[in-house]
Amino acid sequence: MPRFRRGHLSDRPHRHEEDPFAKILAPPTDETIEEREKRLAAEAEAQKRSDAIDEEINRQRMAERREPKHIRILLLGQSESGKSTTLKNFQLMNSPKAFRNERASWRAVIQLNVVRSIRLILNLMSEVSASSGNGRSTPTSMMATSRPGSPSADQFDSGVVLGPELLKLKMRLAPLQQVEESLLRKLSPPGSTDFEATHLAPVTNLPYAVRSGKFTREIAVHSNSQWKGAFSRLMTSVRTSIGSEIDLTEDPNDPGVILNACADDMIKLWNHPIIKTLLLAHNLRLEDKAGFFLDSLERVTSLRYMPTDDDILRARLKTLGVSEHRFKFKNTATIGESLTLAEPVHYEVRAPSTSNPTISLNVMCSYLAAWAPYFDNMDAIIFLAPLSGFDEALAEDPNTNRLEDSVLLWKATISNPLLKTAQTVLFLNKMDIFKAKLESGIKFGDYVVSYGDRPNDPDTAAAYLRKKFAGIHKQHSPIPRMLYSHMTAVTDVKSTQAILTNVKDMVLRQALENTKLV
Ligand SMILES: Nc1nc2c(ncn2[C@@H]2O[C@H](COP(=O)(O)OP(=O)(O)OP(=O)(O)O)[C@@H](O)[C@H]2O)c(=O)[nH]1
Ligand SMILES: [Mg+2]
Repeated sequence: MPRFRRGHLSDRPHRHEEDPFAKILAPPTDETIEEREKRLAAEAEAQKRSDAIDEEINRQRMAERREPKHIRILLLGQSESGKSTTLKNFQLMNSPKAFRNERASWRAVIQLNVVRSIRLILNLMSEVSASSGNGRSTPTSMMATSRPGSPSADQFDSGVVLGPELLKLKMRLAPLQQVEESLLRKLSPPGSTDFEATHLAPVTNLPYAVRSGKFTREIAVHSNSQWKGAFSRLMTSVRTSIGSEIDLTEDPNDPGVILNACADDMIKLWNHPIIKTLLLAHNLRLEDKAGFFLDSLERVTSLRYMPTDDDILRARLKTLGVSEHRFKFKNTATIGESLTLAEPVHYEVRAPSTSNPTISLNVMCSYLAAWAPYFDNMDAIIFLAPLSGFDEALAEDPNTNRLEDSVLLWKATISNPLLKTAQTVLFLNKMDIFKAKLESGIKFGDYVVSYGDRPNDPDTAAAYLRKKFAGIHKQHSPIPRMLYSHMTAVTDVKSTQAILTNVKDMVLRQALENTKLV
């Protein structure tokens, strides 16, 4: 409430300097003592009312600050960086019941992952057969060595013998194509053209290998598609029969039945020494690939198989489109809060790469601009950079190194003005695979030339990369801001949940600080 100077106009030296309201508000010049007392009492009453209103406004402001805070986090990173897996961790932490109710849906995805891994081997065998004149060469040439310095795949293949046992296994596993088709039909929305059983990821993870590109597509679901709905009948029957011996295999056409019948052959194939040698010679570490379940074949192909939490986190299903997920957090001491995770998928926004990284980056930025509505008003970004990609090429572009692509995407994200106020959290992800690769003898410095001949140990190499990512953050952030970085393996529930809790608390604390500053 405005307060005005009061008094007789005649008391003031300069009329033009006077408050324009003063004349209106000034008490009458002939005011009696009684009238003056009445007026003062009315003024005191008005002041009391004004103070009460001010108090109420303050009270409301304080209440707003105590209200549940809604925070928004954006998950970013190249394809296969671990965005969906991070999201699954959030689901497991905050809606474990809903997460577990979806087990049956993930069963089909895992079956598909198994079929895909086996088909990679079968395809490789076909290539070997083709290059060695249908396997008629001599067995002595099976002395394969590994990795850089080893004979090239062609040299190796020219002498390989698959032998009758492997050829028979290959033939017996032919029905897997049918299994894949029927699983894809189950997973794909009606009318979708995204799913073709003949499309597999590249057969090799040899960087920049010149492969024929015939198996370049991966099975994907659009984030909007209700793929889990296809399993609702099964889920209902699973839920209602907890504790009873449910037979998931009444349907003889269930892909699970055929997979189960093929289990022994798949196990034999995967454990066959010639196959192991062949994979090694092709630098094909299937165990590092997404959706690897070949070491658990007996379990995941059993007729009553139901995925564990770990299995669900390891299952691979590519996401397309943007999805938003809302969680309410429990167990917070002073505040309840909720969080929205948006998960745009960069595979779609990435421009076709060019040999010139600057052009590629510019185009990428303009694609990112198209996604602005999803980027606006985010409290934080969790950016996932899978370090294990240092010796791999992108599935969609065999000429681009995965790690280099991550660095470019990081730079574009950090410099994006729409995201400049978002707190930045960096997950240097897939540390478990990164470690396994270096420990298996793959030389980090062979792929990241600037690393030179520093020690080839995972800690030193990861610390080097962390410093590089931090440098880009410092240099390209439109305004100075903190970077919170973590070395992660988001398939590991325990360590990931601890990190995510820290991240959530940090983002929330910062968001509250910002509210106080407003
Ligand atoms: N071993 C290991 N596997 C991981 C890790 N993070 C993710 N994965 C696996 O890598 C695969 C890809 O992860 P996703 O979470 O599907 O990747 P995404 O970023 O959502 O990929 P798009 O949907 O294609 O954009 C999945 O099979 C995960 O289980 C990790 O830290 N270690
Ligand atoms: Mg995904």
